[in-house]
Amino acid sequence: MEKFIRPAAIDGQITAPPSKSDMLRAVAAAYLTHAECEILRPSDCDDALAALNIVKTLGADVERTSERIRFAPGNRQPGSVLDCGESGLCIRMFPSIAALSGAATTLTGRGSLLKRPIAMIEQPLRDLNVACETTNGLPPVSIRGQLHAGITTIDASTTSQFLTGLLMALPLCDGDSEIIVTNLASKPYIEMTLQLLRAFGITIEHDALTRFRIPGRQRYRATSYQVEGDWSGAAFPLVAGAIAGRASVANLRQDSCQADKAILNALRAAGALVQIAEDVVTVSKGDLTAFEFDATDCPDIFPPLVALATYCQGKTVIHGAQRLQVKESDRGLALLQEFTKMGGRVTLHEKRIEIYGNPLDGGMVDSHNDHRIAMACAVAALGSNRGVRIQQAECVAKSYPDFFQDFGMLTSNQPQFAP
Ligand SMILES: O=C(O)C1=C[C@@H](OP(=O)(O)O)[C@@H](O)[C@H](O)C1
Ligand SMILES: C=C(OP(=O)(O)O)C(=O)O
Repeated sequence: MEKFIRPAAIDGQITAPPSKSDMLRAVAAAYLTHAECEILRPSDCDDALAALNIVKTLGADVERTSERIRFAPGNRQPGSVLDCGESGLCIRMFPSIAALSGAATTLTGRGSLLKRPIAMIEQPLRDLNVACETTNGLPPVSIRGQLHAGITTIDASTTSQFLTGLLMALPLCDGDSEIIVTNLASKPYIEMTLQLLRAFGITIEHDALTRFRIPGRQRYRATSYQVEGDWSGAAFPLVAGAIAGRASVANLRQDSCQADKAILNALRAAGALVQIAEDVVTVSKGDLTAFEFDATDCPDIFPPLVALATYCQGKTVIHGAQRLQVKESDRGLALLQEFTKMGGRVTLHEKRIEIYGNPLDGGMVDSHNDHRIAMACAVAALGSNRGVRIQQAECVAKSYPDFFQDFGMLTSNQPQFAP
């Protein structure tokens, strides 16, 4: 699918979609509860559908309406293959969870997922009694043997997602466990996991996210869990407000521990006007100037930050670019290539991206089948001269299926953008 985004001013309010990260954790927790529970305001993004299919295969009965999903214990479906689609979180979180049953299982996926590293799960799972084989460090991955309580060390410099899976599974083992974690990246995602576990009655102690003590023999408490609005998806319309007029996004919790709430700090640093009234955030255009920002712990907002920086006068520096190579695309390179096509000035360094504020002409770009690249290009297009045609735009469904409808609501009836 191709999408053409014309230059336009924006003014309007939309509602943030449900958080993909919160939803996937909630689906895993609902499965692990082994009792009736429900998820309210569920996401229907592609990664959420992959997670739901996985727990159905593992034995959950799932009944869905648009407002809620009910879970009840069911029977494990025949077959031992879990299809993770393109979800990094699914393929790194579910091996520990699937290993609770002891049944031999293969986890696989599609597209970009088959090129994303998974070797980091092998040794820790072996330490915990699970034989684990990846395909030269990539998916598919096969596991055999039941997860046992124990002690292990993980290097979490590539991803925090495997740690999330261990933290969810180990409380159900027969004894106490300890995980020593080195080089943890994306730290707030682990805070998010711990917050969700607390909501399901699970207790874990830790020393500043470096050593986790996990009491065994715990039980998930049946609960009715409401998925938070998504700060990661909301970052795009909020940046659009800063570039092209005004955008309000509702359903954003101010007490959220989502990593990408940090978009507010960047918007303020750039000089955008940010107003908050309960769960509604409004961002309006200001005199935008270059800023410096460390996105090591919130890698998913690199794409909207690059769109923002393009409209800031001077040189913006965003640190943490080493985290971008193993996402849905090689995101640093994809941002460099696609923003250059639109007339932007971006340079990519080993650990940072530099962006020089520069009017965009527009043109044709490719999403690299990466939802966040497609959404960043759509936002950047608002201030361009000619508009931007985005190829493979359907990939937004990975996290934000209604993105283009919401975007249309912000731009409808608005005049042509006048930079
Ligand atoms: O736990 C999560 O929900 C996520 C963690 C982050 O991944 P890494 O820990 O691999 O950085 C993030 O990029 C991803 O989109 C979602
Ligand atoms: C990297 C992402 O997700 P995941 O790693 O779960 O595929 C993302 O949503 O940007």
